[in-house]
This record gives sequence, structure tokens and C-alpha cells, in this order.
Amino acid sequence: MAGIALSGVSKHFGAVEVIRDVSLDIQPGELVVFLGPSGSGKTTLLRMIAGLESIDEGTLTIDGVRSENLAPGRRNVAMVFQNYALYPHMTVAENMAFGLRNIRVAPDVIGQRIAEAARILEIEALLQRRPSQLSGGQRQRVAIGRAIVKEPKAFLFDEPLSNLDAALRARTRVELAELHQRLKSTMIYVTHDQVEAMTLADRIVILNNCRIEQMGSPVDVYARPASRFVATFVGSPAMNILPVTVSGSGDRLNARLTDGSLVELPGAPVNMDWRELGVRPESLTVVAEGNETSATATVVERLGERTLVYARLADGTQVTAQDRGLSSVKAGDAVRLKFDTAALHLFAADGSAWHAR
Ligand SMILES: Nc1ncnc2c1ncn2[C@@H]1O[C@H](COP(=O)(O)OP(=O)(O)OP(=O)(O)O)[C@@H](O)[C@H]1O
Repeated sequence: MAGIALSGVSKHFGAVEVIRDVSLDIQPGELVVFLGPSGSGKTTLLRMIAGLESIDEGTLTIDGVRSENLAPGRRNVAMVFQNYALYPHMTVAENMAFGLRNIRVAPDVIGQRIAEAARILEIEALLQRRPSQLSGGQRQRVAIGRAIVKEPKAFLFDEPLSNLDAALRARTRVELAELHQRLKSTMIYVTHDQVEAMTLADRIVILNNCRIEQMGSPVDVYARPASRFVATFVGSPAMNILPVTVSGSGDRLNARLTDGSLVELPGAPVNMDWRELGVRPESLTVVAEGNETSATATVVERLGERTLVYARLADGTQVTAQDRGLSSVKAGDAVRLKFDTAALHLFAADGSAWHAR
């Protein structure tokens, strides 16, 4: 188990800036997920830690040792790739042994480590097969096994589940969470799948435009997004962002939507240039009647435990709202929408945010 620290790290590919002044402290045993849109630099940052890409500026410390100039093999980290990267002509056991033989680990130690990793990953019966005789999920386990036998200071996962089908992906995700609990190793995990990020991470690092937008627990980034970008990137369906004009005094702030309806924001600071109101679909619910915002349902998605209602306000503004599972709302219906004032967000012109909780 090792801590990993990045300080003021930057990276260019030719004239293209990919990582700008990133600093990050990962605690020993922590599972940190790098989450961000395609091209935000997640994989590059991971490869810089592994030593597969150079670091232009800044420092990298692994387990207290300055490592930005160390060869990959001397960093004692193990990377698990999206495409598994197994040797096709070797058996599973040989694939797992290969890296250890190279660094002259004694054969009986190699045997013990393979047996232990195979037991943890439940691949004992596959040890004499070749990769072509394995399913995608089994190959991914072998790739993880090859990392485990190295007994690395940290595991680096680069979108390890993206080649698996949805059901296997969900199952392997749970297994990875169990593996982390069992090994208690430091793990960095790159994904653009926010369900993986939310379910696996102790801490999520959200990357966008070459830099860190926010670092925090899954609950933090969901309930208290630091920016409008994080607010709309995390959560599916996305948070509604509605232009507003605000007025108020003392601790009473009112936001007027573009359709003219008013939303109260008790406790929101009044002396800020608030421009947009954020509300997640689960906090904008269909109510039977009352003095609420009126809208017209355009599309209704029944998901079983809940119903998503895509609707248009009187001025045409599109919103996504939620109703209970057995909703009777149909497309074309007039509906009333209630804003949950305990779960609203405000975004200001200067990028700052306020959260009701
Ligand atoms: N070897 C390279 N040479 C030049 N540009 C590169 C190279 N590798 C990556 N890039 C560029 O760096 C940026 C970041 O790429 P990176 O693969 O780190 O993003 P990512 O967030 O992991 O994206 P994805 O989710 O699509 O894998 C992209 O604009 C990419 O085109």
C-alpha cells in the first residue's frame, strides 16, 4: 500500500496541452476514480503515473519516493488495460508468471502467488488455457491476476470493464469493489462511466479541459458539484439547468424562471449574481395539484421503480422531471411540477455555486 502524490504536473503532446498543473494526493489504500469526458486527459494522467508517458513539469511521488524520472518497471505499480494485453501464445499461468520471471522471482514464489491470485479471482480451472479459449470476462480476470501477482504498491486500471457486456460489467464492478476491500491496495481507476465512478470510488477526481474540476467523495460531487460542468456531467439523466432572475432580501431569495413562475430558495445568499437554477430530475416531481409550475409532458419513460417525465414549461423550456413508478401521466398531459427546495443549486456568472444541502 502506498500513497501517490502529484504536484504541479503538466503534459503536452507537441503543441497540444493535455494536462495542466494537476496536483493530487492519493492516500494509501484509497480507490480513486478519474472521471471525465472523452479527451479530458484521464488515460494520459494514469499513464504518466505508470511511467508510460513522460511528465513535462511537476513531481510524482510514489510511497514517498520521487518517481517522475524512474523507469516504469521501478515504480512498482501494475497497470490493467482495457484490451487486457495478454500474450496469446502463453497459457493463463504463463501470462501471470511472465513479469515475475523477468525480474527473477524464485519459481516456488511465483507458483504460490499465481495460486493465491487464481483463488481470489476464481480462475483456478483456467490456468492451463490460452487467452483465445477464454471469455472477455475471464480474460479481464487474468489481466487483473497478472497485476495481483506483482504485489504492486498500487493498481492502475484503464477502463478495465469497457469491453464487457452490460450484465458482466455490473457483476465485475461488484467483484472489483470486493477485491479492493480484500487487498486494501491503493487503486486508481479511469473511466468515463459515472455509475462505475459513483459505486467504486472512495474519491472521484473529475477532469475537464486538462485540469481537475472537482475532487471529492461520490456523494460530494453529486450533491455539491463545484461547477456547472460537474453538475451536468455527474448524474443521469442530467441535472436541469434553468436560466433565472433572482430577487430577495435577508435570507429569502426568489428565482423567477423564464416562464414567469417563482421558486423559493430559503437560505441562499442574496448578494450574488446568480444566473441559473439547478435541479435534478428526482427533485422536480410531478404533483397532483397546487400552486406549482405547470408544464406539458412530451415524453414519458417508465423505468419500473420510477417514471421520467420529459416536459415543456409554458415558454417552451425543456425539463426532465420524475414521477412514481406507477405513474398515470401520458405524453400530452398537463402536469404540475414541484421543486424540492431542500435540494436546489444556484450557479453564478463567475462560476461559483450554492447548494441547498
Ligand atoms: N500519443 C499522443 N499524441 C498526441 N496526442 C495524444 C496522444 N495521446 C493522447 N493524446 C491527446 O490527448 C488528449 C487526452 O487524451 P486521453 O486519452 O488522456 O483522454 P481520455 O480522457 O482518457 O479520453 P477517453 O475517455 O476517450 O479515453 C486527447 O486530446 C488526445 O487526442
